[in-house]
Amino acid sequence: MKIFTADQVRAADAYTIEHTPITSLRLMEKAATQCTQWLIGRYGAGHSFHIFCGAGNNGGDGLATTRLLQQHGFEAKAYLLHYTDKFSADNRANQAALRGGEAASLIMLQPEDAFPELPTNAIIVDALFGTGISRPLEGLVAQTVQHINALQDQYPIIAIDLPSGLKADESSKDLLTVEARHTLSFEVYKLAFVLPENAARVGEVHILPIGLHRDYLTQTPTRYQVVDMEMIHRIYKPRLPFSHKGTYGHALLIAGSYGKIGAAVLSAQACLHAGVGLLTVYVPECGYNIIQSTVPPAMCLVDDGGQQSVQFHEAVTADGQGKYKTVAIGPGLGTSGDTAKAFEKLLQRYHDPMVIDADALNILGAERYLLEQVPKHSLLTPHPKEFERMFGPSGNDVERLEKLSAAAQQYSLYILLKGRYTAIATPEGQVYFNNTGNAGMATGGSGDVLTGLLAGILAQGYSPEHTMILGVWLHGLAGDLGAAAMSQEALTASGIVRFIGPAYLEIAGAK
Ligand SMILES: NC(=O)C1=CN([C@@H]2O[C@H](COP(=O)(O)OP(=O)(O)OC[C@H]3O[C@@H](n4cnc5c(N)ncnc54)[C@H](O)[C@@H]3O)[C@@H](O)[C@H]2O)[C@H](O)CC1
Ligand SMILES: [K+]
Repeated sequence: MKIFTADQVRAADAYTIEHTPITSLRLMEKAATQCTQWLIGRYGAGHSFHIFCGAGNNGGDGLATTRLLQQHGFEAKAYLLHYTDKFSADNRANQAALRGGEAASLIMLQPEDAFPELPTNAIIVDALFGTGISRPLEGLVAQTVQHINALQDQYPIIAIDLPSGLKADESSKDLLTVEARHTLSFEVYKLAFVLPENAARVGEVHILPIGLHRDYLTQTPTRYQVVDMEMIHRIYKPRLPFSHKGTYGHALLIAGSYGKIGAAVLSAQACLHAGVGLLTVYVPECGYNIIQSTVPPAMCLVDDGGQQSVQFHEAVTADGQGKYKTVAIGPGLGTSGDTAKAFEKLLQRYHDPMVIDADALNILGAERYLLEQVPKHSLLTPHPKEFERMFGPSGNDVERLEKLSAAAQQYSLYILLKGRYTAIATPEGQVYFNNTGNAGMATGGSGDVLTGLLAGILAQGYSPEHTMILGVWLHGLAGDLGAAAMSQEALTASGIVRFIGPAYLEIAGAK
């Protein structure tokens, strides 16, 4: 699903009005109808709705929603904030329509008025500002938003289109905004929804269709997209009936050190569950028995350098044309000087896209010049701390996203940045956001599982871009299925591995 900028949303609006027999007032009615249905479906009988409206079209949505809720027999009141007399035309039309209905359901709130008393069954709806926000909230609006936020533990707060005060395409880091439990937005995602700094502001996002013109939606190129099932279906390739293990590639996984062989085990298990044809795990001597007994389908190569591997570059032939379709390196590897030297030699020998994670990223962070030598189109999987070590700190999430995208373009790499919506930046400047996964996955070894999954998918012949999108999505879905079966708390990295299979089944089943 595409992420539109506020300008693109306005253009989609205008295009729809121009190319279909629909007026802007009618489009607002559709938006309000969708919000009304969502509110009734979610909260239903026994609740009263208190809708705080601004003077623009977001306020218009709120006024129309109030009227439609009343028409469905619900108690609903609109509080129109009187901070200006410049109401939009569609806002005025909806004020009139509401006045024509039940008396006392449209209340003008003046700057000197106290915040209204709300009954215990209240649902607060925020329709103050949407995409039209252009400056920080102040005066009556700021006071109202502060009041609303102070009530968030008592009443559900539902934002229409955007939590008021939040900018759709820029960082709102230090700004006052509504803190909603749910945000009901129209047709497409907005960048603000996927930024970690806005997690407490947007709550759960629900995208409601309002009939914006298909042509505009499909033909407008966007820099940002949210991965959805449709995209996953386009990427996923079912296995061929006449295939053999050679069809699905041979992966070399370089991982583990004394005390961290578990990272190699988890990665290896995930790689096998991803569907790789053959797997060789390269570990220091102390890992040999462990790998052979816990991951029997994998072969094992042993380094004789002691507690960390220091000769793994020799596992690939000097011209890099060896038997391995994919190399993944990093989980539990260690960062000793000799390990770092071996990594540098590996980069000199192996020129196909590889998967680089954990300690291998830390080596890159310490020896920045090595970034230039990483094979083009490799997959890097840092969490925010590792990212910062490599590319420096950022003032806010949008700045960090720019940094991520710039690095991916500069070094021709696929770099992801882990988070609730993991961002995947491509060498072409696109950024995909992943929408699967949950807080239960914030557990040791979860990243090692992702590395193995990516290696296993890449080895099967998927492109690096498709590997990133499919791998991160499967990882999150496996975590979601695991959490559903055993709770977020009890989910472990091994639990995520166990649910990779069911996650594949969901794609195959829905195809
Ligand atoms: N295609 C769609 O998605 C549709 C969206 N709809 C809704 O319309 C709003 C956008 O409406 P707009 O009138 O352009 O903007 P706002 O209501 O967000 O803001 C109104 C107005 O307020 C002024 N303003 C900006 N910042 C401040 C401030 N801090 N204090 C006071 N005033 C401020 C500025 O002049 C704005 O223009 C969208 O979000 C949807 O909710 C349609 O209803 C259906 C189609
Ligand atoms: K709003």
